[in-house]
Amino acid sequence: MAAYDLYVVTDSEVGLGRSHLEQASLAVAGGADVVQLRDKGMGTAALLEEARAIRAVTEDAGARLIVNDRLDVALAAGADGVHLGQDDLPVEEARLLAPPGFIIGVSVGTIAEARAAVDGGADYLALSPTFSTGTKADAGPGHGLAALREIKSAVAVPLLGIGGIGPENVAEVIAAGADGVAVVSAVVGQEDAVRAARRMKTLITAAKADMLVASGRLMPDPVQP
Ligand SMILES: Cc1ncc(COP(=O)(O)OP(=O)(O)O)c(N)n1
Ligand SMILES: Cc1nc(C(=O)O)sc1CCOP(=O)(O)O
Ligand SMILES: [Mg+2]
Repeated sequence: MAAYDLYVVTDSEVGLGRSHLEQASLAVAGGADVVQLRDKGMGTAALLEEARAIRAVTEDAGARLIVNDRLDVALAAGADGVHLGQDDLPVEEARLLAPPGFIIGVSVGTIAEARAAVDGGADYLALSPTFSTGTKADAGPGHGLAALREIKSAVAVPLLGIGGIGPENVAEVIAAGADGVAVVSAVVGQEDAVRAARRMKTLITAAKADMLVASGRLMPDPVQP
């Protein structure tokens, strides 16, 4: 199954003046598994050009590229997938247009939305938002970790947390059952975005190892004498 551990979303406002391509390059240098190109204001031709440039960078790094909202741009750029919200192109329609293996992610806030998205062909879900965030003005209040646990137990596809997640709370999001976290400010909003991504990745890996130990599927490291 594809790794979604650290999923970095680019943002022209939060990204400290860096282009989407620069943000993507820093994110993968820090170990991001997935980069999402997200821009609400760019024209289609410019977005496609940016997506193609990022495609080269993610491919070199062995990371995946997801384009937000725009299935057409994702397909034209040779991206790995598209991310769709509840008001975007319905996942069933996208699935009909997408080639085999193309990744479709869907934002959900309830178990009903999660089940509908999976039935429609979603490859992964994001609990949107997990905590409140200042990065997306219309995100609304956070659904919290109880909702994350409930949705995780109701579906069989990877579930990500998004919204208000950073080094201070990523471990609890993973411990609640998230397969990964999608972040903006915790990586692209940081002066040293490579270091920030590395730190997030280390925390995610450690939280997943803790869960395996707790479940008895991994032996803890021996204590050194
Ligand atoms: C990984 C991920 N999760 C959620 C979203 C939000 O999607 P949406 O609700 O369609 O809102 P916009 O991002 O389009 O404003 C996302 N982009 N990525
Ligand atoms: C792009 C996006 N979508 C969200 C959703 O809830 O659907 S929250 C969000 C931005 C998340 O930014 P930060 O990591 O800085 O909180
Ligand atoms: Mg959208």
